Amino acid sequence: MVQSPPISDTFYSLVLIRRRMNTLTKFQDLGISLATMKSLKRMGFEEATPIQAQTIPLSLENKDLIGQAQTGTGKTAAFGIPMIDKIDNEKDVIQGIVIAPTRELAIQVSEELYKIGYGKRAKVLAIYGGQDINRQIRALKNRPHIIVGTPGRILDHINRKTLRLENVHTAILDEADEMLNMGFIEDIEAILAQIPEERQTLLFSATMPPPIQRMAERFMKDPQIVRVKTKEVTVPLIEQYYVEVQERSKFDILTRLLDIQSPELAIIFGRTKRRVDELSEALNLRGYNAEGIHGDLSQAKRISVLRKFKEGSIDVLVATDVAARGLDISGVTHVYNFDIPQDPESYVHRIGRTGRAGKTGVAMTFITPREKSYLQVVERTTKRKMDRMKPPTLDEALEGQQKAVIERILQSVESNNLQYYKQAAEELLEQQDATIIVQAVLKMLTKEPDTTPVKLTEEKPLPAKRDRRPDDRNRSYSGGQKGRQKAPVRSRQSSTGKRHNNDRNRSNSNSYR
Ligand SMILES: Nc1ncnc2c1ncn2[C@@H]1O[C@H](COP(=O)(O)OP(=O)(O)OP(=O)(O)O)[C@@H](O)[C@H]1O
Ligand SMILES: [Mg+2]
Repeated sequence: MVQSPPISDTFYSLVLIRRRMNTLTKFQDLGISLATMKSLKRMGFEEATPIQAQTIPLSLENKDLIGQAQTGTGKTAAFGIPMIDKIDNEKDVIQGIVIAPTRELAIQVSEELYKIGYGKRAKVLAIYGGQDINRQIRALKNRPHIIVGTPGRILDHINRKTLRLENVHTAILDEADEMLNMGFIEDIEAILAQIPEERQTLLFSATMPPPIQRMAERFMKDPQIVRVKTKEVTVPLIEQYYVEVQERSKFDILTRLLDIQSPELAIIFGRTKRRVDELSEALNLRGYNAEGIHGDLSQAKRISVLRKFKEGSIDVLVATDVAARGLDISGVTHVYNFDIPQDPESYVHRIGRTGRAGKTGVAMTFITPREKSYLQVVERTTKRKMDRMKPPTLDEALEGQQKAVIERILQSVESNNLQYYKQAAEELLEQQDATIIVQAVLKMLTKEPDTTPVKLTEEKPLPAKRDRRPDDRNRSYSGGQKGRQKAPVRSRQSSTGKRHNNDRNRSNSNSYR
């Protein structure tokens, strides 16, 4: 290879931008059928994202593929479009299967595939644990073309002989590394053994730690590796900060940050299920509208929590890594890593819940003094430094809340439909000085920092990280330490508190100004 002369970073980014602009790819240039084009148009997809542009033509040629691209860049459609396009809808047999690590992801992927398959009238069915199996058996009798499922439930159906995969030509492993982490490798092997060998196998993720390569060797034929070359593993539109905190002050700092940053929708990651339960309960106690999601909740509960979050009737979702993998919820503005994740891949996936499909986002990571080595590991992986943010003070939190209230008042002034309140306002102004009245209104509307005591069991810091170098110099990031810590099993659902009225539930209402 010819050694190219060193070029400056700015020049390099310019080249990248130009290249990206030149490669804006229209879907019709990728060899997709008119029927599928119709669906894409209906979905509002105009141009293919880079991972779609690069993998769809290969996939249409039936090549086995490993696709890696940043979070939120459209990997689902990258595998979904060609799979759907190859469906023969005259044949009422299962022709494509997607295996995903969690129920929520299976549902989400099946919904996206359903939309892509609209033009072709492809029938898509999600099958996952926790849902009544008889209902699924009846749905399977309806002869879907594509199945999206979690490994355990797919195997269950295979063993019951309610699912036959002998006509499948495309098998997709979404979030394969997570399925490895969760110990699904044997299940996946057993499922793939039921699918004809001439099949096409595709594997997609935002991160590709080394064990994935081994998995690929085992299940795939001469796979083409498509990595969307970007300077960074994480999406540049996500601002990344870290805050140094003591374990015991984490919760107060979190609530201050929430008050200052007023996220529209936020996801807070905790390390264990117990942590998620305690955090969501504590947040509700302090007047935030939060709910938790993790693997011990019933499937119906998990789906209802996610639905509420998507609709905005709760604005803080507290989650474990697994529960949030791959989830595509538009409008998540902030991600808080209450506990730093154990491996750098998790960090990438966690913060990737924001900054999706070209939007911006903010990621905040709490680091306790003994976990500082993890910060470096993450930064080395993402090839990006996080900015340090000082823990905000109570006064700053109050100021943040006041600003938010002033913003709301100004919006209300602009909305210009205040006629009904005019007389009362004039009467009030006769009785009192205008400044005092505004002060009172501000005080009533401002959610003053709440110090209601809460109970949070302290997490032990992660074991000091050995300074591991990437074992493969060509890799764009280092392999993470695998094997997730098993969380203590406890299933307690958090209460569904609405955001409390500002003046109630406050223990220190007189301690300011
Ligand atoms: N070509 C496109 N044009 C516009 N929007 C798109 C396009 N492709 C995908 N999207 C939208 O972008 C969002 C993110 O897509 P998707 O969930 O597939 O990301 P992902 O790469 O799988 O992310 P993750 O690594 O987190 O799983 C979705 O809402 C999807 O509908
Ligand atoms: Mg995905």
